[in-house]
Amino acid sequence: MTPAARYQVAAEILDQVAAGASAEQALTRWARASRYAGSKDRAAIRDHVFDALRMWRSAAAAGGGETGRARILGLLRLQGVDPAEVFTGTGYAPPTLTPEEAAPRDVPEADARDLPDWLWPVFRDALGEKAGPVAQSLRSRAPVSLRANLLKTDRAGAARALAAEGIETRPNPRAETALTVTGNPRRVAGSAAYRDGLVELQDAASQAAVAALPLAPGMRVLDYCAGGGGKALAMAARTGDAVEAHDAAPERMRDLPARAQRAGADIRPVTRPEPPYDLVLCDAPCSGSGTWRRAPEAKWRLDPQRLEALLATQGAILNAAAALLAPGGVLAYATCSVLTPENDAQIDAFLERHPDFAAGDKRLMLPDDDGDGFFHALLTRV
Ligand SMILES: C[S@@+](CC[C@H](N)C(=O)[O-])C[C@H]1O[C@@H](n2cnc3c(N)ncnc32)[C@H](O)[C@@H]1O
Repeated sequence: MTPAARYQVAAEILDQVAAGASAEQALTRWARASRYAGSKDRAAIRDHVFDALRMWRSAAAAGGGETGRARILGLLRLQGVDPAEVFTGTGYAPPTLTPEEAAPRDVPEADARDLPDWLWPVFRDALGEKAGPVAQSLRSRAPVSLRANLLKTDRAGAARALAAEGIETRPNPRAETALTVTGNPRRVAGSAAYRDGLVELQDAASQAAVAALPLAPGMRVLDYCAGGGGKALAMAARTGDAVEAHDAAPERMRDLPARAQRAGADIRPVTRPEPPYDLVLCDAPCSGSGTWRRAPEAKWRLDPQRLEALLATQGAILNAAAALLAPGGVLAYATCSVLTPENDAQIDAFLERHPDFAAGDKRLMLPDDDGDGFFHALLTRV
């Protein structure tokens, strides 16, 4: 496929997304029906689609319309690419621009933030003068981060193994286990280093949150919202001990046994946690606002009602987890959100409801070149 033809396909997929399809589903459907497309074509189209999803509003404003075609036009303008190089009308490229389309457009400030209008005040309340820069950072691609699995190697060993397979990395300052992939990120999933459990794909912010947990050998540890098990595996790698894994939707843990085996970690799925635990991690369901570079559709799908429902779930999870702790035990709360109602306000409300808990360290990380936005806080049962 020519580069221009890839943009044409991306425009068609964006139309499907605007009509309600998920981007992943639309991309998969297209790939299945288009056997002529190679892996580089698929990767480039995916990149165009996700770039446009991150800049959904500003791309529409810069392109003068809500269609996939207009958004691709706007995206090219925002990226400083001459649209005439893509809208050539030859072969499978997009048809040439009409005079109206060819006229440049201003992008109003509200569109340039690429946030839903209702969310901007929530962002400003949470982040103050950093709200604008954080909104801007969510418009670009996220770094690819890996965790060196301490059960099998260390960061330098993992970097060497990856380099031998042509995957370049740099140490990531957010955590001692973290590497940022700087060359050939698409090779990671097929690499021997990944297959042999030397590295896991995990954002550096999540690694930093696990590094901050007061884990010690012999503790009974529960990952209460384990999902795919990223944090459970990271906790097990820190101590070498067993970690129990629970999730309200146990099917979300289905890949965990295979991941644990690859990592050499002792993860024990539980349907009903048996207290008392020394540490319970609640990596709660959240808006995901710190990770919208990776999952940009979530940014546009979130609405006030959905945020309210998430806040209620987070409070209920904290209450349930509190009852599982031994005296002196630590409740660790984490979200991949940068919004105050999901973070500090949730902790304050919990402490009011539970005077038998004391506040410990907490930290808000913002999305940047090293990792996602992430919040974590420690609460000790006194
Ligand atoms: C942010 S994800 C967890 C990600 C996971 N810890 C990781 O590192 O890969 C949140 C998880 O909480 C689970 N969950 C939602 N409501 C829950 C509840 N009431 N109790 C326990 N888990 C819940 C969801 O099914 C989801 O898997």
